Amino acid sequence: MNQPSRHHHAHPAPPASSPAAEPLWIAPLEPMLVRLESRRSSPLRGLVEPGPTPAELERMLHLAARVPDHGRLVPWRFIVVEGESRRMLGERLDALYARQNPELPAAKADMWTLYMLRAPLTVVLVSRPDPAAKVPEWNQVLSAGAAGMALTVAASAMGFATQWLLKWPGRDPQATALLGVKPGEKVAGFIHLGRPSVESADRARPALDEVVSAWSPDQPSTSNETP
Ligand SMILES: Cc1cc2nc3c(=O)[nH]c(=O)nc-3n(C[C@H](O)[C@H](O)[C@H](O)COP(=O)(O)O)c2cc1C
Repeated sequence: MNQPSRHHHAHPAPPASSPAAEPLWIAPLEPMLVRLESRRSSPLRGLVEPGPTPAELERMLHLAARVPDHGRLVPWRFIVVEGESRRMLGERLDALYARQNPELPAAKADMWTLYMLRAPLTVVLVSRPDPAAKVPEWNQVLSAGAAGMALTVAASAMGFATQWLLKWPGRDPQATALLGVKPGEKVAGFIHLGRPSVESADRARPALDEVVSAWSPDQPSTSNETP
């Protein structure tokens, strides 16, 4: 073997004599692609029972936890709200909301309880970047977003639908404290989960020519700085 020098930090070029590596054959999974092509959110009011069994939920959360994570910091966590906990959390949120909004009309007095009771189960996705880590905080926040998407995709693969929302209970510091969210943590979303009861219309998806470009060496730099 041609050992790279101990002091050489750049990737060494492969020895000229080494043959090109053969690709590992990974079979394409057409049903998975078809499911991904039709995946979309279901409106919260259309999410119904039955929610996931404990075994299904555990499998889903395992899949959600399989995301890129720079530095293996695990900069996210999940809070599951299901069953009677939905009502108990909703009532605490309503009480807080009433204190914050003394003029709240009576018709809205139980709005957060109704909100929490809509879906059979809600996963609160919490971003918890470590500001002292060498890994940039941005990378850590993106990993939390990836965990939310992985959960959404896992739910879809298992026949559930989700809707990812981030309303007052996930934004207000006093409300997130009721959830058990600690200082330095931030709610990335309430991922509401259940069976879809209606075939919801898909929304328009971005045309690829609006979001994809090929980098070329001729393109002008967008930087104002002169090198
Ligand atoms: C972080 C985050 C927060 C969101 N919060 C809201 C929200 O509060 N209200 C809302 O109507 N949609 C919200 N959305 C959008 C919904 O999830 C929407 O249903 C979704 O964009 C539909 O896309 P899909 O069909 O590809 O899943 C949010 C999306 C994300 C990623």
